[in-house]
Amino acid sequence: MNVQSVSGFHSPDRRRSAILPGYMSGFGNSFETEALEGALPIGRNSPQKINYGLYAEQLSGSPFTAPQATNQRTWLYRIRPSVKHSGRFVKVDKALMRTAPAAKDESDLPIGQLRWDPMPFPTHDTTFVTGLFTITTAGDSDTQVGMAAHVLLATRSMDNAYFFNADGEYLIVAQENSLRFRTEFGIIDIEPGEIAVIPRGVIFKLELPAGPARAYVCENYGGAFTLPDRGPIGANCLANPRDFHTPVAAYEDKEEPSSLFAKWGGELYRTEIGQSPLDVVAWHGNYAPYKYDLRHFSPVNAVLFDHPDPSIFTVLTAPSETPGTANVDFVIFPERWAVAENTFRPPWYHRNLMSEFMGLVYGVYDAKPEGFVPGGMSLHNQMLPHGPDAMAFEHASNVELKPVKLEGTLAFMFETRFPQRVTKFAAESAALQKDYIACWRDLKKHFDPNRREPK
Ligand SMILES: O=C(O)Cc1cc(O)ccc1O
Ligand SMILES: [Fe+2]
Repeated sequence: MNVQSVSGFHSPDRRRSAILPGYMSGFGNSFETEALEGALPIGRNSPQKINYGLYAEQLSGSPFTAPQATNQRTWLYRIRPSVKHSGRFVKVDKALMRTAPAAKDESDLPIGQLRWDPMPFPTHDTTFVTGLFTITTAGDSDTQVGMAAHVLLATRSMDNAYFFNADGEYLIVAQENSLRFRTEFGIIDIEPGEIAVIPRGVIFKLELPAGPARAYVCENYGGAFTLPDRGPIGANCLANPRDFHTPVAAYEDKEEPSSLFAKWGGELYRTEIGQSPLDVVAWHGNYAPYKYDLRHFSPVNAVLFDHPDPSIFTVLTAPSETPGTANVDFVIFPERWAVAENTFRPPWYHRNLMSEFMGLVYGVYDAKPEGFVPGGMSLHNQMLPHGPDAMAFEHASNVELKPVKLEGTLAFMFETRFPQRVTKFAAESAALQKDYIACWRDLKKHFDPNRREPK
């Protein structure tokens, strides 16, 4: 069990100021930042010459013509344009990284509710590039729909090695140890309880300041993650825009032989370059990586009776063309009070059109007090029934309904409209629990046509 599972392991209150040095606050803002004074052209994007001899380059994260609300692009002012950080690509071994629909026929594991124990760290060196172990894929990356769920088991920092993904955006949920992403845009540090989002195309490398790190990774092939509409909830609570943080510009001026890896069309490629591609001295725009501390999420829930749909806990949503039908929703089950009266408080038994991949960052998940452990994963695929295990049902049906604080817990779900296909690696992993469905075996028949509950 991880140290992070200790209750109250980390409180965001320990920060002395709301202002986070090295980051800019806000979600989807048009940011501007420069590591050297005067590096950003004033009031224009492409002057004939740029201070410090920088090159201007646009990175488009949406079609040029996307509507205002979804139009994303950034102007980068860099030591060399990206074409100089590129050369002849060669295809390289993609290890256990898979892309939809590749996993579709990889395994003949029968359908069913699945759960994995935490996968052990590999005994060989792994980086972000070689340490992404794909568990499920959904949809089709070529048509820009669906997602993949990976577990990242990284044992070594990337050294003069860099990476970008053209297929999808990464949402990284730190689970064990901290992660440092050195990106073109600046440096993002996250620890368990925090997430980072790296949009597609952004070049970065992962360093491990505290040793081997485990993270859950959602690769989103669809429209970029954004904040969900709040409807009647109004302007506050859930994930508040001010709590998202985008790094200020930071650059490397490093002339050393380096490798740039690219994930493109489900394959992995490498090209050799003579310098660091993290050479952006200044940038402005609204297409940029960011991080978010999940402990700043302000949960809204039923305060009298019943258990609402888990969509109340949506942190970020990647929409599809169909309103309300997400390509992926990122939903969390954070620390909160349970107060509902005359209510079965854990998740209800259910079957869902959407498919649910879950992970546990720390603590205990109320529907599965045993067997779902920090670092583990579960998959409740499209229309496959699930809900509390027998122990959780008995407890929740009989316990006195006082207000209870679910403390020191953080679970999450990647919920997609597409069925999730299990990779051969995940299907054959020793971490796959052999008899997960046994957790429901002891659910008793309570039916009695003469039994009525007291009012
Ligand atoms: O299945 C799960 O554990 C996730 C979940 C939680 C919840 O409170 C309601 C529905 C749901 O799918
Ligand atoms: Fe569910």
